[in-house]
Amino acid sequence: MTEQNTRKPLMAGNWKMNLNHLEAIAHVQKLAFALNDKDHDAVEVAVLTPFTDLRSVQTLVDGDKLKIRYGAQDISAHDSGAYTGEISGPMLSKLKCAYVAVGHSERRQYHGEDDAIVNAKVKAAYKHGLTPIMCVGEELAVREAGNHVEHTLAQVEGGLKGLPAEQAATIVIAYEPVWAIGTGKVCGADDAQEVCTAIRAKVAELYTQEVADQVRIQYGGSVKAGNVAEIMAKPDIDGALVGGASLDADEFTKIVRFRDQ
Ligand SMILES: O=C[C@H](O)COP(=O)(O)O
Repeated sequence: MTEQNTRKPLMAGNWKMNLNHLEAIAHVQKLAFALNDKDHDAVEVAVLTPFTDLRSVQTLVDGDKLKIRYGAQDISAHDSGAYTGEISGPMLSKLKCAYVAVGHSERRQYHGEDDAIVNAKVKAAYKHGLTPIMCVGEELAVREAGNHVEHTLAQVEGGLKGLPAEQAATIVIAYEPVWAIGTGKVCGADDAQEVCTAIRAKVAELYTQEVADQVRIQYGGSVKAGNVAEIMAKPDIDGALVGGASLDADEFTKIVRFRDQ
C-alpha cells in the first residue's frame, strides 16, 4: 500500500456505444460548463467516446482549449492494412487521443479478446503515443469461488508481458469486477481496495516498487456520485472508470468532484 497523493486521480467516462457525434458535442459542452473547466486541476478528466465522435470532440476541445481529455474505447493491434472495421493507433494519435481503453470486459466477452490480444493492443497504444487504460476484473462465478485476486492478477501479468518499465509506469489499470458493471451492484470499497492493492503489488513484483507507485489504478463498476467518495478514499484507488453515470454531465461532474461529496 502506498501514498495516494503522489498520483493524480483520473476520472474517465466510458460512453460505450452511446451518443452520436452531435450528441457528443452537446454533452462535452455541458460537461465543460458544469465542471467549470478550469476548476479541476487536482483531478484529470477524460471521456472515452465512440470512434465516430472523436473528430467532433477533438475540434471542440482544441477550439475551446478545454482541459477535458479524450480517447477511444479500443485500438487495433495492427498499424494499417486489411483489417476491416478496425481503427489503428496512427488514426487515434492523429486525432490527438490521450487514452484508449484496452481489454474492457465487454471486448473480452463479446469479441473474444484474451490476454495476448490485450497485450498486443497495450503495446500498439504505446507505439503511437497513447496511454492505455487496461481493464481487468473477474466474473461473478470467479468471485464466488474466491479466485478473484488470482484471476485479476493473471490478467495484469498477461497484459503487461514484455512491456518496458518506463511504459508500465505510466499505464492506467482499471479494476472492473464484471458483476458490478451496469448492474448497480457496486463492489464494496474494502473489496475494491483489496484487489487494487494486490494489483500494485503484482506490478512491483514484475517491475519495481518505484514503477508500481506511479501506476494509476482505477475502480470501475456502478460508480455514482453517491458512492465515489468512499471508493476514492482508498489509498490504492486513483480514479474511476465510469460507464452509465458518465452519460449524465451533472452526475459525472459530481463524480469528478468526489472530494465535495
Ligand atoms: O467502463 C466502465 C465500466 O464498464 C463501468 O460501467 P458502469 O459504470 O455503467 O457500471
